[in-house]
Amino acid sequence: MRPFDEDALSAASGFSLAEREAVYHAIMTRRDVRSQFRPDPLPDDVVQRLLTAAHHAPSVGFMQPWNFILVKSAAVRARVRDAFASANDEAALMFAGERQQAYRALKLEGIVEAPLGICVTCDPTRSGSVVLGRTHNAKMDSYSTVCAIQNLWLAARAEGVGIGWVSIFREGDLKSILGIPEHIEVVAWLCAGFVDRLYDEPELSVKGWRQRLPLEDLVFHDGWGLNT
Ligand SMILES: Cc1cc2c(cc1C)N(C[C@H](O)[C@H](O)[C@H](O)COP(=O)(O)O)c1[nH]c(=O)[nH]c(=O)c1N2
Repeated sequence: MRPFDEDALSAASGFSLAEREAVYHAIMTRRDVRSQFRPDPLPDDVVQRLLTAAHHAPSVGFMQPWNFILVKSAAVRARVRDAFASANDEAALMFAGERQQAYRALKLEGIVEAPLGICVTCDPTRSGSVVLGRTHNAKMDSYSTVCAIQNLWLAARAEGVGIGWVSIFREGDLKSILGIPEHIEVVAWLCAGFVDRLYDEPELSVKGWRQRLPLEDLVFHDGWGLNT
């Protein structure tokens, strides 16, 4: 088998060239969405497909530690937006001078504008206290939940649904608004709604906050710092 033979590659992967390109297209054009949400509600079948994609993520010891709290209520989303605003005031103060001005000019959430909020949580007790693969690193259940979020985010891209991850909260505020038990970890608040267009590049990059790093600076060979 020649290494880049198209037919052999398709046969080996089970993906046609068009299907392979579609995977990369979703990855490269996925964006974090803050302000371009359309107000029309997401159909239940679309939401179900996104959640099914999330639920097929890898998880440590096949723990599946996630839950998804679907928040359509405008009143609840308004309370969540207020919790964001309070935390965001604190966050802004942590940047100095012009950087603080620039921070305050960024729109960092679409909690009220997006018709659906999805709070994604992680239950560290989901499969008992000793978990295959988590014995030496307790964070593995959170990492698994993040894999579910990324699956959802990519599926959403293909469905024309924008997702915005908002993390500027005191966790206790979200827990109290949503009645989340103490032992459950809040991993993400996702704003979800249809979008007509997306930025070609990360919005933070377009707005001059921070640029994508060169990949070659981040790849080492056979040891830390060895990149030649
Ligand atoms: C864990 C985590 C947490 C957050 C984010 C992402 C992730 C992975 N991002 C989105 C983030 O800014 C964005 O992904 C990067 O700027 C890259 O842009 P694209 O996602 O490629 O559009 C994000 N964005 C935002 O406006 N408010 C936020 O609170 C957060 N929080």
